[in-house]
Amino acid sequence: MDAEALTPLYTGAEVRQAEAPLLEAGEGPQLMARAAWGLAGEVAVQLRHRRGRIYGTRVTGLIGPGNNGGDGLFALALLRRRGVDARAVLVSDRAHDQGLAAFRQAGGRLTQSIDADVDVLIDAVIGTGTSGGFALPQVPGLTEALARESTAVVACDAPSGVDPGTGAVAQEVIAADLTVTFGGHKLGLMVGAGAQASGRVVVVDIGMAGELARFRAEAARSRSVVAAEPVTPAPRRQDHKYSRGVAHVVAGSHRYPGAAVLSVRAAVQTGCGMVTLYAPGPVVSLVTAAQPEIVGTTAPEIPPRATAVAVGPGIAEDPGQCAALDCALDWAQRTGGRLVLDASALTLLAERGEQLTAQLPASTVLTPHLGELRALMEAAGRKDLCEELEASPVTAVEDFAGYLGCTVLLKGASTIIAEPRSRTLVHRVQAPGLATAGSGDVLTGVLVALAATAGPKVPLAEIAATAVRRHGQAACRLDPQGRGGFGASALIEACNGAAIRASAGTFD
Ligand SMILES: NC(=O)C1=CN([C@@H]2O[C@H](COP(=O)(O)OP(=O)(O)OC[C@H]3O[C@@H](n4cnc5c(N)ncnc54)[C@H](OP(=O)(O)O)[C@@H]3O)[C@@H](O)[C@H]2O)[C@@H](O)CC1
Ligand SMILES: Nc1ncnc2c1ncn2[C@@H]1O[C@H](COP(=O)(O)OP(=O)(O)O)[C@@H](O)[C@H]1O
Repeated sequence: MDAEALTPLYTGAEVRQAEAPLLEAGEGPQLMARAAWGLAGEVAVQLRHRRGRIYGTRVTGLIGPGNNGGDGLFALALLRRRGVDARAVLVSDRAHDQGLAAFRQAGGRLTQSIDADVDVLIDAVIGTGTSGGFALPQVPGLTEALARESTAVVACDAPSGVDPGTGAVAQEVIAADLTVTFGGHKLGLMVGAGAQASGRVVVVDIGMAGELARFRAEAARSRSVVAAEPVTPAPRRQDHKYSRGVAHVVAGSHRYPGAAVLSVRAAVQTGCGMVTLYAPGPVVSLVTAAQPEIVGTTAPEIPPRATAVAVGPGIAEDPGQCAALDCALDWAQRTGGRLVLDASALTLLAERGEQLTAQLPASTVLTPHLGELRALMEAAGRKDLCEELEASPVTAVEDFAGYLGCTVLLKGASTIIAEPRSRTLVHRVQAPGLATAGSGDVLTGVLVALAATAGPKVPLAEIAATAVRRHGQAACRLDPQGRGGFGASALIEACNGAAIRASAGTFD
């Protein structure tokens, strides 16, 4: 596996714990200096991008009482030394002493309000020291600045109002265009409402990688951000079609024939030894016309050579397809083969109520969107987790995966993939055009092809993460401006050989 493929993910509390020994050793000022340097550098990039220069631009910082405010003040001092008109609004009656002294010494000005011509607003009110709940400080011009296109909002470490440990947001939040975060990726900036409020996220190394690595080695569960393609199963020289992997798809019905076309075509384009399809006769004919290399079957039993099976896209209430779900569950139970359950298969599972937990083999991955996940949690008798989904989406998905004993992949702008009791992977993408009918069917097709071809030792969560990343990258390639001008069919072509952009540390 590529060493950079999965980047560790921490809660704010974990970063604070990792920091503690460095602070005890008296290294706090150096850590803060590096944080401020990183923040000032990213603000300078914004200024150059927006104004074409740094000298003579205007940056105002909202400064809180703690070390987060200290980072902001030192960053403003650095910017002032580069000719920026740097101002600070102290939102509390306390401020970081040394930071304030450095800011003053550099020629920075304290102010009570935010002017209309400010180029960048730095939010350094609260970072990892948040104690929950947040109300916008009463600063004249703040609401206007937050709404103005010409003012970039840059959060220092975490947007104020976001819980860096969970992704939950307070009633009010300072939504950022860019968050410059220190030490490592923080979970709360990657998922849920916290991800929406964080904008693009850049991680600045402040010299605590060793402490974080030690901390991670001791953690019971590994949590990572998917930064690059985790697994790329490629055909070997000696492969033949059956050794390479056979993906079997159960999809499509009289009502939703297109779902079968999308998932099967995506599987074929992703690449595997063979794709087989179980569907009603007319659906098989339709799919064969679109993709002649597939092998159709009208018997619900899983073909003996299948190495991975996907059930669900568009199967609706078709009785044959429902029977195929049982065949697939039985097959995965007997063989340990990888099984992807999506869309209508999840609805059928939810109809089984609390029984559903007894029927899921460990080699299964469920791929619900938020609505489907809620329905599954309720059906399984875990309404408590529905409530947790908002407050702490990652732990809710992890707990549910542990409860079911199989992998759960929650789809959305941030995708959370949790394996029972071992690892969690998070993928965050700026591709709102993916919110289009059928794009989930495409994901299922990509995933089942990768599951069919990946070696037996590759964890299912990593295969799923690869599929999610390809899907997201395909959308970004098709639609770099995020205008949403594409449909799910176009996504299939773009998934094929999607360029893998190494983006360690940044999320557009
Ligand atoms: N440790 C280090 O050396 C390094 C730390 N670093 C930086 O420090 C940050 C952590 O600093 P921190 O621990 O001082 O906490 P911080 O985020 O500034 O906030 C605490 C203050 O905010 C307030 N407050 C809290 N909740 C609130 C709420 N809901 N609504 C309103 N106010 C609220 C609370 O004030 P109080 O209510 O007590 O008056 C408290 O005093 C971290 O994110 C990173 O940026 C880096 O420089 C690297 C080195
Ligand atoms: N706003 C968004 N930003 C990024 N990705 C999204 C967004 N909304 C949906 N997606 C992705 O698009 C896909 C939609 O899947 P799904 O809801 O099952 O659609 P369908 O059932 O129509 O195929 C998922 O992969 C999901 O992660």
